[in-house]
Amino acid sequence: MASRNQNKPPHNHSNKKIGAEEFATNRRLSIDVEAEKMERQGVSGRARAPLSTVVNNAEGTDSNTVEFTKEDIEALLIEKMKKGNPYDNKKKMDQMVDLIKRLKLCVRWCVDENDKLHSEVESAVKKCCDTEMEMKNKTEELNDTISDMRKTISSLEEISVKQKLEKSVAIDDNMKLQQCNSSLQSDLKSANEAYSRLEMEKSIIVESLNATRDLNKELQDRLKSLKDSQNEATKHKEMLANELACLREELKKITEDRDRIQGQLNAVILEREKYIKFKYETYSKLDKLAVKTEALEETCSSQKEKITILEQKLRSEREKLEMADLSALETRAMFEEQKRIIRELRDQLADKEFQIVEGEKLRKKLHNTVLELKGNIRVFCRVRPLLQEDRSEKDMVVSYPTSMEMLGRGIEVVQNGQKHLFTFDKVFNHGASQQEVFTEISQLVQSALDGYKVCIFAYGQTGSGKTYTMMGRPDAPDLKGMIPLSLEQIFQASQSLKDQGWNFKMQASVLEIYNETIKDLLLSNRSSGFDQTRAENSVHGKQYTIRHDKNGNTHVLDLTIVDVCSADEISSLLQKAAQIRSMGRTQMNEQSSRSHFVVTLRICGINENTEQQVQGVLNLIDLAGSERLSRSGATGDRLKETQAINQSLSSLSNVIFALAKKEEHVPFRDSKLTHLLQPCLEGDSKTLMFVNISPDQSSIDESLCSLRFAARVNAVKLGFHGVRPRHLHGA
Ligand SMILES: Nc1ncnc2c1ncn2[C@@H]1O[C@H](COP(=O)(O)OP(=O)(O)OP(=O)(O)O)[C@@H](O)[C@H]1O
Repeated sequence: MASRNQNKPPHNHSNKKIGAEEFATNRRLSIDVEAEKMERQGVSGRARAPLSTVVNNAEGTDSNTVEFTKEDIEALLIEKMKKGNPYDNKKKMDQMVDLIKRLKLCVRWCVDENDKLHSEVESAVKKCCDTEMEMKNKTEELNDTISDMRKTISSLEEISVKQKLEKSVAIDDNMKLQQCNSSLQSDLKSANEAYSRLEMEKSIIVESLNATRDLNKELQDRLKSLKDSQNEATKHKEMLANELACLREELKKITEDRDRIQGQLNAVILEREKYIKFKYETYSKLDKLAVKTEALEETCSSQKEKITILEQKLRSEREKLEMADLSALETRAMFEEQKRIIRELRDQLADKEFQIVEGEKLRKKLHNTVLELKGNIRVFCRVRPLLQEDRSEKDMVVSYPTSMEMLGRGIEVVQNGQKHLFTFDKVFNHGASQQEVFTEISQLVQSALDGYKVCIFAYGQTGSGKTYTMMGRPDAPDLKGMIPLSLEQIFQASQSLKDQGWNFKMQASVLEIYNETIKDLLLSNRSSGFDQTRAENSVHGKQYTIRHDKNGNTHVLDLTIVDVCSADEISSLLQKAAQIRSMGRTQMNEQSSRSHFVVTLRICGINENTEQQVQGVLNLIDLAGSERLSRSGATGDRLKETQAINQSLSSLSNVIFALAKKEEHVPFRDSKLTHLLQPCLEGDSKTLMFVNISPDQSSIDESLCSLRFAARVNAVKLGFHGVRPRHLHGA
């Protein structure tokens, strides 16, 4: 509507400028019309004088008072000269002058009237323009107001719609707003009507404008008040919502409190019931207690006396405590003194430890000297006791001289009534225990830890006790032989040397030489098991090559070498190896060993403190039994075995005697055994040979053979030329 009104072309009346002449004509006409009206009504507005009179009077009076009508002017213009004497010029002249005067007057009046009309017209035009401008301004103002109102209404409509959707509480207000909106629209309509009426009539427009303004103002006020009331309502609603939330919270708390109180009340009721029950019980107890109380009161009085005594004691104890505090101070002083002494002792201990290290070095040196003095090949003879099957033999053919020089070193064998006396580094009679034997070799074993090559082997006839001496009885742990005992000692000693900064790495290998063939007895540690080991060794007939490097270390190529960290580890390895070892049955010994059994332990030691390094080797060998072919009764494979064994043993003796004679060529390579033991038999080593003897009559020939061989070996001094142990650094 607003836009339609705004676009509406301005009313013709408002913008139409009336011309001055048209206005004057209209004005005069309107005057004439009014005059005619008045004449018809018989009302004379102004006294009209005859024109002649008017003219006459006009000469001496104010011409402004003279008024002319249309008829007057027309009459004046058509007035003719009065007929009279044509020669009376004077009269004519007077008539003429009079006419001219009247004409002049008329003209003057007309001019004045014209001016008046002009000024009136101008002022009317000006007034009209002003009114028109004012109207225009007011109309624009009204248009703006209407458009504002319309905008306000549309925004109100939007707000109303929003509020309608969002706030159910404001629905009533929205309804009112909508009603208001519709009333506003009707008002607007009426305003529009008024506006159109204003266009029709200016006076009505002004009134309508005022009325519309008032209405507008009123509407704005109402709108404002509506907005305010709406805001207030919103605030009030929010306030109410907050209050509601608070009230809900309070209600929740109150409900919780009520529940809690209810719970407490229930608990109290239960408690009360219990209490009542308890009360009755207590009453009965109370009666009992009353009796007890009397007794206790009596006790109490006696206790009070005791307390008095105890208090006296406490006082005396306190005095003692004070004394003790004093003595504690003294003790502290003593403690400080003791600490100082401990520090001094620690320093001394460090000195002593240093001395121990030095002493250990000296011990090794002296120990080596002692062993060297004893000879680098030493021979111990061990006689086994008579066995069950030997009991038929009448007497033992072995005896031991008891003279001072021979005690523990001599052995006497009687053959055909003839006595044969032998002396060795040590002779163990048939009653000697494993431990006694080991005590004698333990120093030699220790040399391996000191960095020497040590070789201990048992030589003797089949069934003379070699395996017993070297391995012991597998079924009796307290009868361990030299091999397990030596290995245990090595591990124990290496552990105790840790305090001095030594760390040892041990590697073990176990092999057997059977029919001049090396067999790896730890192959099961690499392959899947025992059977496979035997199978691999025998079926494939694997050939192991023996090599000696320039440092005198022996390497059997491709032989299994196992890192060992404890005696338990190596004993389990030994058990496995012993099971795999080739066993043969001969007439001489049911469990005869038909192979040389070689256990090698490589020892590598490093001292963190002194940076010393040692590399020792311990070879422990259970040789196959020597036997005469005629006595063994072996045939076929067994005969071949016996020949091979005897061959290797005789090679061993040949090597030892060649070394003794310092021959240029030493036949180490004649057998696998001598080839393997080459570094241990040459200068840089310590060798111990057990010669095992059977004490029975039937073995006398073999025993004598063994003893003779051992005696010759004992006479040999291998490489005793001050050979030093293999200390890689230091020492
Ligand atoms: N010092 C000893 N004390 C008790 N019994 C012993 C002693 N020495 C050997 N024996 C017993 O004598 C028997 C034969 O010993 P052993 O098997 O050690 O002989 P061997 O020399 O190793 O024989 P082979 O060369 O045929 O293997 C075994 O029953 C063993 O227990």
